[in-house]
Amino acid sequence: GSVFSHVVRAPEDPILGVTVAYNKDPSPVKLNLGVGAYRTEEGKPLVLNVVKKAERLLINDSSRVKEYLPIVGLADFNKLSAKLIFGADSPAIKENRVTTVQCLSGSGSLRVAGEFLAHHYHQCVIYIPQPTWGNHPKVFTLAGLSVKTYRYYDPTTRGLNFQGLLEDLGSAPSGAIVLLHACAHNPTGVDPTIEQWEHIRKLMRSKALLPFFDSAYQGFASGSLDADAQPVRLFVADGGECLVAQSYAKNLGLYGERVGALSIVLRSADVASRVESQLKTVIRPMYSSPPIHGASIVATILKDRNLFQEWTVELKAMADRIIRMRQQLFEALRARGTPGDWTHILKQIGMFTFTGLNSEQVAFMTKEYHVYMTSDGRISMAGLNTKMVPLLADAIHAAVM
Ligand SMILES: Cc1ncc(COP(=O)(O)O)c(CN[C@](O)(C(=O)O)[C@@H](O)C(=O)O)c1O
Repeated sequence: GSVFSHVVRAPEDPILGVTVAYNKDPSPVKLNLGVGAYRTEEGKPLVLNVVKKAERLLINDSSRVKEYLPIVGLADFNKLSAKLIFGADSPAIKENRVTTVQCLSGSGSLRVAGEFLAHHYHQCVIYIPQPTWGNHPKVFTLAGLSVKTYRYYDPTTRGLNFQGLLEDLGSAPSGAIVLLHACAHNPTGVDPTIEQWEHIRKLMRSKALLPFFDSAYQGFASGSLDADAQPVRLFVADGGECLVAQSYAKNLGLYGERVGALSIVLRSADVASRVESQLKTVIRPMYSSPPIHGASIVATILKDRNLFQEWTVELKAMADRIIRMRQQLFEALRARGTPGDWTHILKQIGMFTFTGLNSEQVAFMTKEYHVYMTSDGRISMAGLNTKMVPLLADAIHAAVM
């Protein structure tokens, strides 16, 4: 028999497994609100026009080759990614205090950072929000960090548990790493206000807590790339150090191209260059060097003023469609007289609504209405469209009655 006959079947991923179940459902009417992937009003995936234009430019560039990228990735892409999140006029960039390495989308950036921190940082404990993206604890545990949580969401107000957050960060050991969602918190859709961010920044700097931003939705929270980068820029402006993981999966629709970047802001150019050399020793034995195509698309768009401008218009259109879905769902529930206060659907931002539905209600909605969503009650508003709003509203109404 096989030497692997002892291998047991692993459970499906709580988020990606929803799509597996959805695909298996033979029902002619079904709705996938699981994975955070944008769908159009027709319920179809979207390849941005600006991405198609960039790919045409690349295809027609006869000088293009398929050589290995350096371990740190495409240099243009790295520089442009840093400017996108820190701002074109960032002093940290001007002073060469930022090191950026291209990684395999957001997940890869988080993992490379975790491995680097486990080997080179003195306080190997990372505080992640409660709740957070389901993959966070797994990525950091496997990287060798010990994972703790800080209070973030208040189920009674369906808003931020700001006092709990301050207490938990206030009692964290000095120097601990703190994971922060840069904008559009997943799964709650609840973000601190900029004033609350300033309060968090002061507290963290007073305890030398190391900020580690996860930026997977820049531009999706407000529709503005710059507005959504403000929390990150607030921390960088004080001259302190931080890490930022960037993903282009959502805001450029490059999901399957696996395009992302890890930036670390240091106090000096000398340290930044030594940190980069150690990031290379993490990456080389992990996947050696990153894929060229997606990063070339991003670099082509970010370096061209017209393509960049066109991207901001398409990005705003995606963000606006999601906001319209929030309004339509809220109206549909109100029209049905569905019990409960559903204003959080309007207040939460980014791709997701944290409905407050429990796992039994979710299971009921899937079984009776073929509505697919994660068992924590999160729905991806990006997966909804006008035609399907009544089905979802009927399902929620029946689930709470
Ligand atoms: C906060 C956060 N950070 C990082 C990532 C990684 O994204 P990528 O590696 O593709 O750049 C996601 C994606 N999370 C999902 O949108 C989601 O929560 O549905 C989905 O893509 C996923 O993989 O789960 C995320 O929500």
